[in-house]
Amino acid sequence: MELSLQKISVSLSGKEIIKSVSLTVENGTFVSLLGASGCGKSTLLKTIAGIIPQSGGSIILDGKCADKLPPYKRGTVIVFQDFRLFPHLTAEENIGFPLKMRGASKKEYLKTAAELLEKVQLKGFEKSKPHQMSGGQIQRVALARALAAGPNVLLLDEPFFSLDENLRQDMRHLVLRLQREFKITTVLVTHDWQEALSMSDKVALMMHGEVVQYDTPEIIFESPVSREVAEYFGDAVYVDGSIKDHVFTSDMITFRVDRPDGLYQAMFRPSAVRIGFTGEKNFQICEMNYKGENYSAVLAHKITGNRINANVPSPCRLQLGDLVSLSFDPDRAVLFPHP
Ligand SMILES: Nc1ncnc2c1ncn2[C@@H]1O[C@H](COP(=O)(O)OP(=O)(O)OP(=O)(O)O)[C@@H](O)[C@H]1O
Repeated sequence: MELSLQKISVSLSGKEIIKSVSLTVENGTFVSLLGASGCGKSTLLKTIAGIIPQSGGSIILDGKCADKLPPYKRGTVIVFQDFRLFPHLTAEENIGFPLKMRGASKKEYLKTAAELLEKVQLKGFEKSKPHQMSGGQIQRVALARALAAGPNVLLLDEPFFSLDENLRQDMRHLVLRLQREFKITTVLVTHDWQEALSMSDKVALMMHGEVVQYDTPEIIFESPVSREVAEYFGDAVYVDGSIKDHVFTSDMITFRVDRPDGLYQAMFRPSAVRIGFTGEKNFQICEMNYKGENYSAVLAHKITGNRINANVPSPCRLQLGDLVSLSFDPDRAVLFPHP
């Protein structure tokens, strides 16, 4: 089902928390609402579900206005960070609960619960109660219960937050596999940009209650609309310069570019910065942090002290204090007008 938000605003306790957010989640796609703590992600998710009323704008589900529909009539299901299973019910009873509420017989809902338990790799846990299961298993039951409800739109509120990294990775794979199998329109709230990039068809980056960019993972990472957006997606190096007659010139790099004349900053990701051993060795290695596949290095300019991050493939023969030259991949430059 397609979900469309049209100029949604939300005020809580007299304060505007969501400011005229518009975005469309196409049928069967996976979209992340990404942003720092307090930017309004959960509020927007709860507004889509109908738990929090909007103060302006419209929510359109499958082409029809859903503004007046109560939560249970929207076909949306929300999975919360704390999962909210019924503690006195077994896994199969928890999963079957939404079907029982709709009048399914015990035989019917237990059959569906058994099928879903298998899908979330929990066969054999039918009779377990939440206190007898691990955090990861509880999360799988919560996901199965959400799927049992047959949602048109699945809303996930930081569901991986409390898990350790390995489990988190397993759950991401499982959620994506099921989302694709059931072709459910899904909205994930997360503050983890790598999670958002790796899981989503599109990412909506939120800041201060607004969506500042809504694009595919590749575009939002490679072509951020502002420095603010770029900074959300990890380390970057900024080189001040100017463009004249289609040439960007700075004290570190010169390249041709199709932009109007003016003062600019060229942004490079650490992977676009190359360390060399020939030419002018103007940079000194002052930090090397081992990351497995590579080292994350910090280099300081000999004279200005300006610091630059770069990735160095592992294994490497560089040591702290070594002097090196730097070059930048001009094809990976992102230009922002100088602030
Ligand atoms: N009931 C409420 N009354 C007043 N302000 C609220 C209420 N609920 C949330 N807020 C405020 O709205 C803002 C957005 O909160 P929200 O929970 O949507 O943020 P978030 O981006 O999901 O953050 P987090 O990642 O920490 O969960 C915060 O500043 C919060 O303090």
